[in-house]
Amino acid sequence: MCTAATYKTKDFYMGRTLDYEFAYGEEVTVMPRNYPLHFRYMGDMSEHFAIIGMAHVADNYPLYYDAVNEKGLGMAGLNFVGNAVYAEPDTEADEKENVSQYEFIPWVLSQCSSVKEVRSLLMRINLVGTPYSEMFPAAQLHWIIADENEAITVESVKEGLKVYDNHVGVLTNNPPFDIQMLMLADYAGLSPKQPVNTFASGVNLNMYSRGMGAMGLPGDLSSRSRFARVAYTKMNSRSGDSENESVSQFFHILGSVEQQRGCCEVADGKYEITIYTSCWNAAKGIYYYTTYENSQISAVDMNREDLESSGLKRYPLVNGQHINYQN
Ligand SMILES: C[C@H](CCC(=O)NCCS(=O)(=O)O)[C@H]1CC[C@H]2[C@@H]3CC[C@@H]4C[C@H](O)CC[C@]4(C)[C@H]3C[C@H](O)[C@]12C
Repeated sequence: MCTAATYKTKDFYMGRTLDYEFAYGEEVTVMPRNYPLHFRYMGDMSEHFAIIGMAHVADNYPLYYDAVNEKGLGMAGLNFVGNAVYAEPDTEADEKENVSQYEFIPWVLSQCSSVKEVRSLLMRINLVGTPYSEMFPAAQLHWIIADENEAITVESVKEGLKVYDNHVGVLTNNPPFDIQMLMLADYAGLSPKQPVNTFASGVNLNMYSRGMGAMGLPGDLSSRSRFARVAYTKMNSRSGDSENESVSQFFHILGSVEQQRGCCEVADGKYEITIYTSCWNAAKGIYYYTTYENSQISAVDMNREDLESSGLKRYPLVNGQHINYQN
């Protein structure tokens, strides 16, 4: 399972956890402005916005899981298995832009500078299920797309393409986003404040611990529970607005839904874990991440690259714990 979130302090931050039982071999990948982007149905784009994100690079093509562009627009793809239904390519109608699911992130981030622009791009899109290759069958995903002003969720389902305003700025997996938002009402009574006794008059309740205001917030790893937990954590989050304070707080927000090996068995002896957690500063183009085996935050700053060049710049993930011995 995966969880994505946005967070605003002085700057705008966004990121995700990638939870799975194996890694595809992903790298922080910078796509400079002149990298020749080839689209399956939409031809070539020789110039576009620069992008940084996490990708599996296949034949020099970046299959992005999550990314942000130089305009501060970011997006992340999360599993939506059983509900994602893509369209068939429609090559008759000129007004429709056929874009395959694996091209959705580069298609959007190469040309849009805001969610507002994405909304109008989405009016013309025909999101199709064409796989990248035989080795990479179409991933069943849904997406969160956000800039500093707003966030949306995009779901391609059997009724067609749905675009939801995402007022909490979070996304997990199933069920569909509108149901997740509906179920959030189950937790309307929760609060970071110590509860006042409204249980019944005449019952004297002793508030025996701190932190009882969120009693009832689900602690399990199901997608609906992670949705409620991360939404609660993010919406109540307070931090200083310096870069370090914001980034630290962001990792704590996603830390509320991290998956420890052993707690979510997906097949005999196979466990889903938080393979990596990412956080980007959308304004500065800095991509921070931690991995399951490396709690130290690593970062790649896209503005330290030559963004006018044409080749991908790839940074393999730094793995392995770096323990700071003090004696
Ligand atoms: C497995 C991940 C989702 C993890 C998740 O959400 N786990 C919840 C499990 S669950 O909710 O319980 O089911 C997803 C998220 C992004 C995906 C890549 C997107 C680019 C590319 C698209 C191509 O078409 C296929 C290959 C490709 C590399 C994709 C592989 C894989 O699919 C990735 C990594």
